[in-house]
Amino acid sequence: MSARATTTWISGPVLRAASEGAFLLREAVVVGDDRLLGEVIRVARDEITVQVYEDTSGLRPGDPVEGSGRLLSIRLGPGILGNIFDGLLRPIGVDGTDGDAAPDAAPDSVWVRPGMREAPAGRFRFTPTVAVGDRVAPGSVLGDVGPDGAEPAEQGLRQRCLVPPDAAAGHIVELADAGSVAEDAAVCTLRTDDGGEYDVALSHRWPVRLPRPVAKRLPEDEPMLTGQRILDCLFPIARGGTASIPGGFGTGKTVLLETIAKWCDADVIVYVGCGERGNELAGLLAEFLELQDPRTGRPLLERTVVIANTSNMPVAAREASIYTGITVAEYFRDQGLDVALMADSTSRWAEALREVSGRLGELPGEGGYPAYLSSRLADFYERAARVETLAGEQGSVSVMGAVSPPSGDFSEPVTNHTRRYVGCLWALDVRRAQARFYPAIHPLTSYSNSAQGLARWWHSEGCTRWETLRRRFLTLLEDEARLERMARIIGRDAMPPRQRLTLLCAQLINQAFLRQSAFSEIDRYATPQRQAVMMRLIGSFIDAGDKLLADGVPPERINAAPIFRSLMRMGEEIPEGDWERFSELDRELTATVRRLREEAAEVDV
Ligand SMILES: Nc1ncnc2c1ncn2[C@@H]1O[C@H](COP(=O)(O)OP(=O)(O)OP(=O)(O)O)[C@@H](O)[C@H]1O
Repeated sequence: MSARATTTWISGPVLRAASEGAFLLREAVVVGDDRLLGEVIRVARDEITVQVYEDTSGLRPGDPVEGSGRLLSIRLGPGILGNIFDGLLRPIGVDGTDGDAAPDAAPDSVWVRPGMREAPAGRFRFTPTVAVGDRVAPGSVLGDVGPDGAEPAEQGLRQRCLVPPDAAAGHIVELADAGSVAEDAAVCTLRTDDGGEYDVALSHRWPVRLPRPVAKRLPEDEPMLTGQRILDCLFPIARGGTASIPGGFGTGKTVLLETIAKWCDADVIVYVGCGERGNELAGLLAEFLELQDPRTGRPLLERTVVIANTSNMPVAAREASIYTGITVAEYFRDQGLDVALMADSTSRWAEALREVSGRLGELPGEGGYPAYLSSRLADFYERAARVETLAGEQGSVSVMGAVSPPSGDFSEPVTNHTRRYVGCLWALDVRRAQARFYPAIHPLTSYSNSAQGLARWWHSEGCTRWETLRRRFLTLLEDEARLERMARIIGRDAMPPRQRLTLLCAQLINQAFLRQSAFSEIDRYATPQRQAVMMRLIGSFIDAGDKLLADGVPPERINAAPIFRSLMRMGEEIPEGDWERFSELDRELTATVRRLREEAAEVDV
């Protein structure tokens, strides 16, 4: 029988209750007549403290609390993909219809109803890839799963049915034939070595705060391509890597995360909207409904899971949402897929942590956040990895989290602690954003620890100078910052030609390569081939500049040549796949260099 308790004290999303029976720490409970969902966050001898994931208005002392006997967990199954949930994976309709909205409904608001439960089980087509008598282990693949009734050509992403990772190994004694099954109905019965039997369905439950097991972690030597040049070429993230995007108000965190969600080369996108404004999220959903996946031509939402906890939703569910998000991501990873998780914004998540901690009367640490802020951030980011799954396949979860430091102060606790656990820092700069230079990632305050490990991948793609050019670009940008300071004092014209050439090259790198509007039809996304061609052309320009300078050509003559303008505009003007126009630019550059050298030689004579 499940344990019971009686509410004695309520403060916002937190309540205390006198317990009759043993509750587990982190056990899921239901509270009051509306059966609001909660989680036990503290256990004493005869009292429990519960964090409630819904609006607690109307609860009163004396209301019953009922234990479930299991840790707070979510149901993971094929029905998750293409849907929108709250922080505990309860479906939410984009128009308040409790998850049943027509797919083309105008998403102008997001709602959660009290006492809401998980999504009803859908039907899917199951095709077994094992046979009766086979021995299977935890995490083994039992079969493929696709939409019910769809032709194979229309099936979109292939999902898998897995033996739950926490189940026992055994032999298959019964197996469903290929066909339509309900998500929660048994498709397979297993007999374990001790003679017990259990059923496996397309879906299974998993506790949100517990990382799912893997066979082993793999090195991060494959890039997760974002289509954004400043990221892929200067500050790349590996599959299974982590990145933090700190940025002051309005510097472009949301637009950057959404752009990555739309164009990155992951199989599944998990987008956690954490405490953002409701209409911002509604706008994102509307866009996802319309957008086509560039790789498959199918709706982008079909391979996306949105977990939405807008600023008007209960604060405690926001605290759980990032763990729910990463558990969903791990579930798809375990099917051998590459998953990208975006969390916007982890600062709003940390605020939820602070609010609950305050209600508990815990001693506040730095910035009023609880002392365990750092370890909670570590718990989250540590779950990103490229792995060999229990079934022996490869999958990954890459995590990108926005941070909104108050007043853009990067020394505040959330930004500071996050920095310790991430491999990439994509720091957004207020001044760049004010100049409408997007993405406003500052090349001197950002970094990536994965760049070295990814050079081999770029070599294998034919971009053998990737590492050299990357370093060259970064050095020029560093020199630019120093020279700009000097130029402000003595004026640009008074600077020696070498320094003026450095400023010219840095201008080209910034404007032609790093600047990339998320709203440009042609340039919002760049394939690695297009990035590599552009990188090489700019590299050739820099080399040519050095030679011309040695021949006495002043930087202003190079600047005035039409090729400079053409290079500056190539991102906006040359679309994907038009390699001939890039080759033309290359030829034009060679011709320009020849002409300028000849002119310089004539002047010398
Ligand atoms: N990559 C980009 N390309 C073009 N425009 C951009 C880009 N990034 C941001 N912008 C512009 O900047 C505006 C603000 O961006 P965004 O809403 O992403 O900022 P934010 O940092 O998430 O803001 P907040 O602090 O309010 O959450 C956008 O509406 C857009 O006009």
